[in-house]
Amino acid sequence: MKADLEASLSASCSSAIQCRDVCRSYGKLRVLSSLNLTVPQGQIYGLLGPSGCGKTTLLKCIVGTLKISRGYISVLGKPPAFPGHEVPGRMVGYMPQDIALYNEFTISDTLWFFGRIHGLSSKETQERMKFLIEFLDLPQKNSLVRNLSGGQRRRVSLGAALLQNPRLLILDEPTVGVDPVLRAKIWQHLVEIVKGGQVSVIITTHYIEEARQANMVGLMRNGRLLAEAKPEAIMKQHNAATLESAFLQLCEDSDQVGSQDSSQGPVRSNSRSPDSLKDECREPILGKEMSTSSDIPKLKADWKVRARHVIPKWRNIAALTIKTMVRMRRNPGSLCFQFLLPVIQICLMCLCIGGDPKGIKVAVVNNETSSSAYSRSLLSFLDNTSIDQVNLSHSAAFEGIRNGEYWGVIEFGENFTSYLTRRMLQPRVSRDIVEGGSVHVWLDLTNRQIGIMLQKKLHEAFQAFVESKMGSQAYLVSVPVKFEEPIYGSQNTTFTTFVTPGAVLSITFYLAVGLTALSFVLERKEGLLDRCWVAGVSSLETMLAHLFSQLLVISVQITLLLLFILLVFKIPNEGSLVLVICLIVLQGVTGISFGLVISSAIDDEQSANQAALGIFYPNLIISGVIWPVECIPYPLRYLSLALPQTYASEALRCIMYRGWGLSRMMVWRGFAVTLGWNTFFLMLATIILKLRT
Ligand SMILES: Nc1ncnc2c1ncn2[C@@H]1O[C@H](COP(=O)(O)OP(=O)(O)OP(=O)(O)O)[C@@H](O)[C@H]1O
Repeated sequence: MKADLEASLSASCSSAIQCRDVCRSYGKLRVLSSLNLTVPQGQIYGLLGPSGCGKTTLLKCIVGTLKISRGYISVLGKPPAFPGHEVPGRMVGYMPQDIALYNEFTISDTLWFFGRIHGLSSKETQERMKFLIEFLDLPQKNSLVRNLSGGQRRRVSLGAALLQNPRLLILDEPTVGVDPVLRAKIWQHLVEIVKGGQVSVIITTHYIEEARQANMVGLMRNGRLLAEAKPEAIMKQHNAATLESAFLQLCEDSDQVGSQDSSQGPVRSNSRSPDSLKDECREPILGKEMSTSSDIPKLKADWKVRARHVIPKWRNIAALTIKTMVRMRRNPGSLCFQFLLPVIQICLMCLCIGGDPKGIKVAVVNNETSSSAYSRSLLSFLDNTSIDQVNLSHSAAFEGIRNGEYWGVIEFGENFTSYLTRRMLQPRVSRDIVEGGSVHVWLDLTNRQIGIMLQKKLHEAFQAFVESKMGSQAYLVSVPVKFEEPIYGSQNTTFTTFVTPGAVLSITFYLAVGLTALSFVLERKEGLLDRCWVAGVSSLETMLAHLFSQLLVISVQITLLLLFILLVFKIPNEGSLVLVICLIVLQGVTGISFGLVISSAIDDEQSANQAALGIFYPNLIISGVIWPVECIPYPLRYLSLALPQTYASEALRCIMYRGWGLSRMMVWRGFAVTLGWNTFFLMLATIILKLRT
């Protein structure tokens, strides 16, 4: 066993890539089955096989974007993603099958981006760019990727893989959609670069004949390698004039073996029994089985470790942040939308929520005829902007309210003035006089806000009327409850004042969730995240770069939000503006980290949108943003208090309206809960990303 291992290790040093007993499944579908492959150092290896046989999956396992189920892979002497190893990183140039380029980038932006990640100097990048544009026959370097043809994009993608002169080139169908002249040129270039013996290439292609220029070919079928040798040797062995006919023969031979097997059991590797798979994958050199061996404790400890470098590289973070900035600049419409949407939302909220209803129609039945009647005087104190009085007869008024034309009926008896005067002046009056001296009101209370407003306006009108009639004696008929100056807030506080802090936090949170989740899911779907990962960017660096660039967007959003709520809508702020800004920024960061959780767990944008939308309403409703938490029934209230925005909204209200600082529990609790959720979401996203890589 130890001898096997040593032999294998020394072989792995002289070969660029070694795969031993590699198995990989997608769910129940076994794609790679006990696959063995060796790419010699300094040679071109053509990996051939029909569509769906597992070539791309194998390349992804080699670069480390996919984990193998069992077996062992060594790339340039170490497993991919081994700590300190530059695969993924500068040593490998990877051209994935998908185009995997940023559409908003120009050709030059693309090469600068990868140049920064690989740590190339400006001079090096410029020199390489000049060479690649000429060699790959690319259009002007300022051409946008989204305006290029499919073939041109593919060539830019190849250029990005060749940029840093890597020691290992992994090219997944680089010649698809490329004209024969350029195809020949690319092969010629590959032959040139391996000549020195330092660079190795593994290339997949559908054009089997072009692989004759490779030093070595591997013919793959159903997740296994049927043959691996020099192209001439394979043709000679099968007495074939072309590589293609040799491959066909190999397939036929494999089918015959398969049909013989099928008389005894299933043929396809996909449908093999667990036992036969165990046989196939027996004695993996450093796979799961070996990890139990006590012979090689040190190696086990080394090779099993898959952790990538933990300390983030500022170079990569800067490259990714610049990338986001360039993409934003190229998408001014989207940038304006990001900046203006929160402002539009908060403006609509301040304008439409919490104000007094206007122009509410109320039927007035006044049975007094005199122009000096108290009823007329009292009605004159009713707020005309809110209440639209319509004088009607008793029957017409009630018919109108029943038909939904009026929100209320106000009726005065014919002796209202005299009865009210007696009621005001005499200490003891009969029930009839009290009844006749009262304003009778019937309301349509299907709309609570309008009902409450009518009641309030009637009370205010009556108070004003009493003061006008009784002057300094008015206190005699006032309600014996006196509301003094409020300790916090003002007498004129509207519902808008209550809602605004929570709304600001919610808007910041949800925009950050949506933008983060969408951008990551799309980047993953287009293969951009994988490509950056292979170039040496870690998940942590990707997250930090997104956080920094998103913080810039959030800063502009918050500045605009605060300008509008404080200066335009005159929402009061008695406390520290610094605390207000800090809390809103932290909520934005919570949104970003929650967006990261969604994007790390979900692969397509539709599901990501559904997840973000799915939590929007429940969270808004039970976070106490639009209605006080105190109204929520108890078991649900505990859930409400645990949510990211409940205590944060309360803290923001305390800062803005009570002028409180961090020494108050209600304020620091909001910050603590927000920070707690930030940490939790970031850890969760990191764990999910690690598990899914
Ligand atoms: N993410 C995935 N989830 C489930 N199945 C997948 C996934 N990716 C690939 N497969 C399946 O794995 C098999 C091998 O796919 P792979 O892309 O490796 O083939 P390929 O040889 O590269 O094909 P082609 O030459 O057409 O690109 C296919 O049956 C494919 O449907």
